[in-house]
Order: sequence, then C-alpha cells, then structure tokens
Amino acid sequence: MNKPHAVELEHIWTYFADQLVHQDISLCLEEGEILGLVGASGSGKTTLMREIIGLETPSKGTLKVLGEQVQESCATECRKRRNQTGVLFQNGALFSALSVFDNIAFPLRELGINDETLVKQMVCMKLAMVGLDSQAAMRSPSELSGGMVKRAALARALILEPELLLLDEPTSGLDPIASEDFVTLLRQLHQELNFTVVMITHDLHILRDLCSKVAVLADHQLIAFDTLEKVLSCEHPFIKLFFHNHRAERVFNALEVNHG
Ligand SMILES: Nc1ncnc2c1ncn2[C@@H]1O[C@H](COP(=O)(O)OP(=O)(O)OP(=O)(O)O)[C@@H](O)[C@H]1O
Repeated sequence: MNKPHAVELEHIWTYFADQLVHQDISLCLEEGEILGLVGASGSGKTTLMREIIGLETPSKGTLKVLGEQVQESCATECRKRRNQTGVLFQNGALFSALSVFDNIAFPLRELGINDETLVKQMVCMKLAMVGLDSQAAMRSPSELSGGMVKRAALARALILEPELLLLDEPTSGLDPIASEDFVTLLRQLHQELNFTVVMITHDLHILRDLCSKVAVLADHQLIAFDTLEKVLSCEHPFIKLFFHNHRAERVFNALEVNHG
C-alpha cells in the first residue's frame, strides 16, 4: 500500500503580475521521502518552497501539505501546520540578538510554553541531537562557525518535532568536511525521526547520497521528478548541463557503477 502524501501539488501555476514563474506543476511526495529541488537561478525554487510553507499563494492549482489543502485552511489549521513544519533558511536566519539557546527555545516560547525546566530539557535534547555543546548554546550566532550556525538553525527547525522539514541550500557556504558532517547528521536524524524533507540544493553529493527523489525546474515547468538515476537519463538541456558536466559525472559515476 502507498504511504500517505506529505506534499501534493496539483496543476500549480504562479504569476507575479504578468511574469510566469510556474506553469502547471504537479508532484506528490510520500511521507518520509527526501526531495532535492534543483533548478537554475530564478526558476522558482524558493517561490515553490514559500508556497509549501504558506508564505506565498499559487495563482492557480491545489496545494496539499500534510493532508490539508493549504489555500482553504483556517487560521487554526495554518498555525497547526506551521508547527508541524520546520524550516531551515539558507543563512540559518538565527536572531542575532539572541543566544543560540534562546534561538532554539524561540518556537517553544512563542507557543506559550513558559515552564523553563521543560524548555531547557527540550533545547538540551535538540542541542545534543545536532552535536552542539552547552558552551555553544550560550554564544551568540555571530560567534559560531558556518557549520555550527547550520546545526543551531537545524535544532530550532526541529524543536517542535515537525513532520515536514524544509531546507534551503543546507550546505551552502560550508567547506567540504563541514558539509559532509552536516549530510551525515541529516541522514541520522531522518533515520531516527522519519520526517519528510523538501530541500533546495545544488549539492551533488546530497542529491546522490540523501535524496530519494529529485525534482528539476526549468522553462517554468517541472521537467523531471523521479529518482536520481531516472532523472540522469532525461534528455532536457538543463539536465545535460547540470548533471552531465565533468564534476557531476565524477560524483554520479559511482552511482552508475553501484547500480550497474
Ligand atoms: N514576491 C515577489 N514578487 C515579484 N517577483 C518575485 C517575487 N518572488 C520571486 N519573484 C520572481 O520570481 C522568479 C523566481 O524567483 P525564485 O526566488 O523563486 O527563484 P529561485 O529558483 O529560488 O532563484 P535562486 O536560485 O536565485 O534563489 C524570479 O524572477 C523572481 O524575481
């Protein structure tokens, strides 16, 4: 039996004034899947993610997230869905005036959880999960390395134990080692918590090692949505450019060898 869908886009069209961004995009992501969203700059990846979060409304089409139709949700349903969705923005988007601890605690306090013992317990659990110690928790975001900022932002995104995690270029700005560590962390957390992930990424290693599905936006359309192996065999010029250059071939050769 198929798993329930975590994200369902049906015939999504998006215009900003008369500028077409998305033309008839449909896809279904099952619970527990990890989707890598790829596309050239300006192809509408961020807009699609903002639509899934509910920060932007498509011009046409139906968008269902965690079983609820986003456009028809009342305020209570919107709040509930927001609490079930964790977001990691590209630069971490931590509040610079708050310590790492208070950043991670922020969604709890916003929900009205003021029992400080409980808040401390929950924050410490998430800190441990992402591999940050209590010293890092007391620092301000500006005192952290790029990798630590991503971990702190991930802890904040996970604090309410979301069913859906949205990640915008989670490894951008990280050196290869910090990037690999972050991918390992994401994989471990996904195995433990089994959330669904939608992530904008151009990181070939993430697409190869982490994503169960890859979606490619080009020419305003979803030109491919499948496993990486199937996407690699598409003939579209953007796919050739992005997935079949020398660097990509080196990363994906291992995949082709592994899968015969
Ligand atoms: N709020 C907005 N109002 C008007 N135009 C917008 C708005 N948001 C995005 N756009 C336009 O929509 C198009 C898609 O933008 P979007 O940020 O979704 O692309 P992207 O694929 O995420 O790009 P990048 O990889 O550069 O971040 C762009 O032409 C952008 O200028």
